[in-house]
Amino acid sequence: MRLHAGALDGEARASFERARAMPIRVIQIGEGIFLRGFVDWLVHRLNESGAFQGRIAVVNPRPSGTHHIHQFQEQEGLYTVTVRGLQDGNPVEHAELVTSVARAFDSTCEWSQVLQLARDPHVEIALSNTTELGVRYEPVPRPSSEAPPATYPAKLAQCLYERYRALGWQEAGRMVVVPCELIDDNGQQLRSIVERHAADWGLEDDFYRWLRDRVEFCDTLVDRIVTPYAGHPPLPYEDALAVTVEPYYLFAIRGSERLKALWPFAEVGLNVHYADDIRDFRLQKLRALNGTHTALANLGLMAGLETVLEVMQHPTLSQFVHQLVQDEIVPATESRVTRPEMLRAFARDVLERFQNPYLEHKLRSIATNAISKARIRLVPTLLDAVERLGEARRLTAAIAAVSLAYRPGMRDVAASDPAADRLMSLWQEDLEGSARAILSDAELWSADLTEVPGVLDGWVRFVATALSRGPVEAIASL
Ligand SMILES: NC(=O)c1ccc[n+]([C@@H]2O[C@H](COP(=O)([O-])OP(=O)(O)OC[C@H]3O[C@@H](n4cnc5c(N)ncnc54)[C@H](O)[C@@H]3O)[C@@H](O)[C@H]2O)c1
Ligand SMILES: O=P(O)(O)OC[C@@H](O)[C@@H](O)[C@H](O)[C@H](O)CO
Repeated sequence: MRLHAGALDGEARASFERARAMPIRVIQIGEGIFLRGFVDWLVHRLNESGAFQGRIAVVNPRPSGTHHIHQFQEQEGLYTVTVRGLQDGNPVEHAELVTSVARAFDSTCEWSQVLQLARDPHVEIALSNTTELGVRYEPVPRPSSEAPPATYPAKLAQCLYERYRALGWQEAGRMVVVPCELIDDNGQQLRSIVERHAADWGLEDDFYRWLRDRVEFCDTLVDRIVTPYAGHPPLPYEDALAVTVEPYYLFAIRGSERLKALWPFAEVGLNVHYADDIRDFRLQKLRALNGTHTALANLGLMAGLETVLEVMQHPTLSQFVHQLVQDEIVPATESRVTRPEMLRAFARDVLERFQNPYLEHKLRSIATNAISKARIRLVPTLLDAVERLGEARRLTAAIAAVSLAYRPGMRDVAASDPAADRLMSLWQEDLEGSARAILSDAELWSADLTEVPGVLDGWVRFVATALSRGPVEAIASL
């Protein structure tokens, strides 16, 4: 039986009825698994505590999300979050029905309804997750009310202009924009792209002033591992939108007294931090969690493994991951953060989170865009590590593993990446030549890595061993 309101009873039914009475107060661009397992779940929890009393309208940013919108519509916005993992060493496993989503609109054919919501004074927050690629400027013609512009920032710009036209300078017109994309200063970047569209479309100066005065763009940092639901625990219904999450989560939001008042998460015990500066949260997460993921995903795939857990259960790879984090990433990053003790605790947590016995976190999905991720999530740490520690054998091996994944003939390891063809074309017959060509390519790494002491030699040694004796031997010989 498919999940729908009529199938609910007991507390689940009561939760749905309570939620049903709440107005839509959030427009969400993005229908992916992350928002379902993170902010939508947080808003559900906030509603349950009585602290927000508002629901979400979900909109797909791209035509490819239409099937999810239909699933939301079929399930009356309902879906399940299963929480699985260890908390204080004890196994946790439970399922929660999330009732925070009220409606779902297909942007390809219901755009005028989205614009109508943008004009609604009850709606106060615009939320998004469109991946790092979603927050980008691309010139688009001034849109009509019938069809949405192609990109997310242009969609948002049009929604905000509609709101300005409908509600103008009255208090009810205020809006808070909360992007969750994992990019630096996500809120400020989004604001500047929205303003650029306003200029391109010749919108009035007063709209620009309104945007500055009435619309707050928050910078955020999100952290929770969210995976597709894989059948545990069994659900008494079929749920096409179910997701599985780890118990851990962290949401850091810069500034915004207004959002803090609307969404008082911390007051009801949820791990959300409103802070003037969220750079430490971001740096430690990007380096200790995402950087380590990028390193272990490529090595794990080359060793024939499929999940993060399998890597953490492999004697050689697991030791590598622990040493990479504790002996290189943490010492390299300590001087970059204001609270090194928070970084150390976070890094310990990350190693535990990766050993979550109940999550099937696929290496293949983590390895997508490995080169672009290595550039941002590994290379800056490598530079800091060499400067601070004199050498960084494991970070060098991580860069070598990413390079190796894109060696011609490694098609089954290489994940899609905009720079894949470029890296593949740099491989040559001899290893030394390949190393020089690849490591000196600043377009790949944002730096000439042949100039970093020890990297060229370490790369050649690692790759030579991996090619002759396999990746596990190469790691063991570090
Ligand atoms: N799943 C996780 O554990 C997790 C945790 C934290 C952060 N994230 C971030 O979330 C992103 C992936 O999201 P997900 O896990 O929900 O995956 P998903 O594939 O379920 O959803 C991705 C969403 O982004 C949209 N999108 C993709 N490319 C786009 C583009 N170019 N323009 C506009 N929209 C675009 C899709 O339409 C979809 O709505 C990644 O960038 C990742 O850094 C994921
Ligand atoms: O989602 P990506 O592809 O940007 O990166 C893969 C993982 O590192 C990432 O999803 C983490 O699990 C997540 O960022 C944890 O909060």
